[in-house]
Amino acid sequence: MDNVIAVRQLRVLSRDKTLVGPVSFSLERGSTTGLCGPSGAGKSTVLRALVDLLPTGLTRDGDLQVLERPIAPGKGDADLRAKIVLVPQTPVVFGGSILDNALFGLRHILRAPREVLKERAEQALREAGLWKEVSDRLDSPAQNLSAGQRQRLCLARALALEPECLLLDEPTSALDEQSRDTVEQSIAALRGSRTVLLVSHDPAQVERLCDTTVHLDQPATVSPAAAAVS
Ligand SMILES: Nc1ncnc2c1ncn2[C@@H]1O[C@H](COP(=O)(O)OP(=O)(O)OP(=O)(O)O)[C@@H](O)[C@H]1O
Repeated sequence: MDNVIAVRQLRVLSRDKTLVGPVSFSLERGSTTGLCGPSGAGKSTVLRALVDLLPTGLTRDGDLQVLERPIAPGKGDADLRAKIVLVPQTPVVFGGSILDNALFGLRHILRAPREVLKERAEQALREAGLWKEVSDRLDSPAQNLSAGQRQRLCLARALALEPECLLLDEPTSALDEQSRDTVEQSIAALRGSRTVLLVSHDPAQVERLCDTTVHLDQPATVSPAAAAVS
């Protein structure tokens, strides 16, 4: 089985108190997995634990393997940050142009050579379904984009890193139906080429986009479909 991420008995703790988990699941390469559960179950916290970006005061235990490499808590490096990329629920758009935003990770995390930047940005903006809308105004301020366009710009910024895995935290929760459909089309197009873990409160969306589902509640459990890929 070709797993990009494998998690065993992952828990997130605040001092000695278990806040989230334990949860176990695997993400098969190219699959889209839904991460579901009630508000407060710990979906966002699990995503943050996977990229070693827990808030101060929280720690994790259990096993995390990325591409069959064990990652100890606090040992995530730049390499890991480029392989597993978290796109937060609220799109963070930096000051500067659309192109600057699309290139941010390439410049500051991967330190990619200048000659490849434009090409990688275009490819990522196409993959995120935004290219047609912005190709004639790449130098315009990104702050002027609509909410749906911002969401796709953040997706493009993540995709520009050519990550193994994308962690998407409720990517359509703040969008109208039309923007939601556009973002969903972009996510659907990733199936097979990217591994995606998608937090969603919308069962219909999970049904539309996901191959399998991980359920988080108290205590965390995994659906039979998700267990099948573990
Ligand atoms: N920095 C923190 N310190 C202490 N507890 C925290 C911290 N961050 C989150 N929590 C707690 O961890 C639990 C999980 O929160 P989290 O935001 O991951 O849930 P969620 O499933 O994503 O919720 P929602 O669906 O509402 O976004 C909650 O009980 C929350 O209060």
